[in-house]
Amino acid sequence: MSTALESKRIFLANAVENEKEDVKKSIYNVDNFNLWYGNDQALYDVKLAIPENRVTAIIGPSGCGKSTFIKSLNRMVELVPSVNMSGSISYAGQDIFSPDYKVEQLRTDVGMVFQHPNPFPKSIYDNIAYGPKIHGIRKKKVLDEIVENSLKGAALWDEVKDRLQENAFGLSGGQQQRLCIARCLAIEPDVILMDEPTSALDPIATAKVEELVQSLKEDYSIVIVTHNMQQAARISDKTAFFLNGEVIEFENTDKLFSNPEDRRTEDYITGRFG
Ligand SMILES: Nc1ncnc2c1ncn2[C@@H]1O[C@H](COP(=O)(O)OP(=O)(O)OP(=O)(O)O)[C@@H](O)[C@H]1O
Repeated sequence: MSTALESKRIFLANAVENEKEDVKKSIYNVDNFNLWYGNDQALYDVKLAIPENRVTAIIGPSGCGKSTFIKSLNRMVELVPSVNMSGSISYAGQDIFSPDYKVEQLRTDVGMVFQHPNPFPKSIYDNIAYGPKIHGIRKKKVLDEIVENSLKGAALWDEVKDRLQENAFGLSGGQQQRLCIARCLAIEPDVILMDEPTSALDPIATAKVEELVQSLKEDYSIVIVTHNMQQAARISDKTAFFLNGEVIEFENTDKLFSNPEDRRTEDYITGRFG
């Protein structure tokens, strides 16, 4: 076989292998997903494969559908009565909108952290133990372990271990956000959705959450909506750029920020609009 033919064969074989890897490692597959609030369409033909154990960032200007998209991944968007959807979102190989799909399971597998920290008006300990208790865990020793491991997982244990019975509202904003992440970890999710989790935090608290996100991806798949492009570039592996409800580009983060394919992505990341 000629050298050129041989290289082409190897190239094609690698491409097939890479494609298989991509399919195998996607935790979510979103296909031709459309969403309307009443008559207003907010998402258009969204197609994305969200990789497992990676950080996927969703960026784009205000109103482009980032929050709508992330809330579709755990079906929270259905809480808005006027919502209609078409297309499919499969999670771990199952269509989450199929009539026999159990949304309760999705809520256990997929945790969510919001823009503003929202601890319960309870002690630090009870904030974490709440979810496991709802899932029927009663033994104090087991709950103690979950609380400790979750707080360690969220890099908060050392700061709060001597004040677990104090009210969570006494924590700083950044600590409260890490508490919310710990609360998420306590129900042992596979995926953590984060909707602008650092936008209400100062730079030091933001840096801690970013560091935490990086360490969590070893065990969790993370999808993070962010307005902050530097943040997306720092912490994510893949980035999706949304504009007017469409995915304009979905790429490895390095590539999207250094060599975007689409002119609109380039205009956005270089600050020409947004
Ligand atoms: N509950 C709702 N009812 C009606 N329309 C809504 C609702 N929530 C969002 N929308 C509309 O859907 C579109 C997308 O909004 P969405 O909040 O998803 O955008 P976003 O990119 O997250 O914006 P931002 O960055 O400002 O948070 C907007 O036009 C918005 O007005």
